[in-house]
Amino acid sequence: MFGRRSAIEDMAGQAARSAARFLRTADALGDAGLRSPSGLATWTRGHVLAHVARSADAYVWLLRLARTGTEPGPRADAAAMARAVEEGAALPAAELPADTRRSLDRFAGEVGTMPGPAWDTMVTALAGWRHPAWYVLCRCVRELETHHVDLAAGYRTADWPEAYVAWALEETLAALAARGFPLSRVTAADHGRTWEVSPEGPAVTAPGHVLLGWLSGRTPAARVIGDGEPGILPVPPPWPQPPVPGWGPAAG
Ligand SMILES: O=C(O)/C=C/C(=O)CC(=O)C(=O)O
Repeated sequence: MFGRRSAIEDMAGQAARSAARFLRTADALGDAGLRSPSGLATWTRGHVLAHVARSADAYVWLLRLARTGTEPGPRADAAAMARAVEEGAALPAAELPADTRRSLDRFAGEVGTMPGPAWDTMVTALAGWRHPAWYVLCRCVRELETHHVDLAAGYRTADWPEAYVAWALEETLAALAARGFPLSRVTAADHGRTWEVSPEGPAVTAPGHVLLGWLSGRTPAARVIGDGEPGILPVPPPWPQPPVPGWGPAAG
């Protein structure tokens, strides 16, 4: 997908802009805002910020590994990440957005120092699937855009950049087609796109951001128009799925 330098630079630019938007919202939350519920069950907005910060740390770890060929210290596993998110969420309001900014700045710094060939080095996501280092940029944009909506602080799926919706929807529908998710046809008229997903199931239509919001568990199915019985749509699987065809699972 992103073999060439200009495409990598474009995605790095998208990540930088997503980070700036996210931090602008985070900075405005204040203590009460950070302790308030997010759009994710059981998480406050503070948890969302801490999760984004620790995810950025994980991306830095992956890029350093790709750049140097050596693991830059111990890797946080899922349990350590969960503990770190709880600790981060408890930080005072004066510290938590600053902590998130430091992690995203470290990520931007790491992106800026990656030599061209290192972007093609294969790394492994904590979830166990492999991808070239450049795909960390896509994961970072997705993480920021999705969790920005999860802050439930005014940023909506309609605010997602068109370029993000275009590639994330494409990738999501390819993964759903590969697992036989029962949607016959998906139309995002605002993107001028239709996808044939499966031999069976309803055809659905909605703006691209509504479709992506529904498939990623952020938008109610009621906002998607199906051609079958009203209100009956299949339930999307956990999101995101690894990219298809992707680069396969980690060896061993
Ligand atoms: O792959 C890792 O080491 C960790 C990634 C994250 O924690 C962030 C995500 O949830 C993601 O990028 O999917």
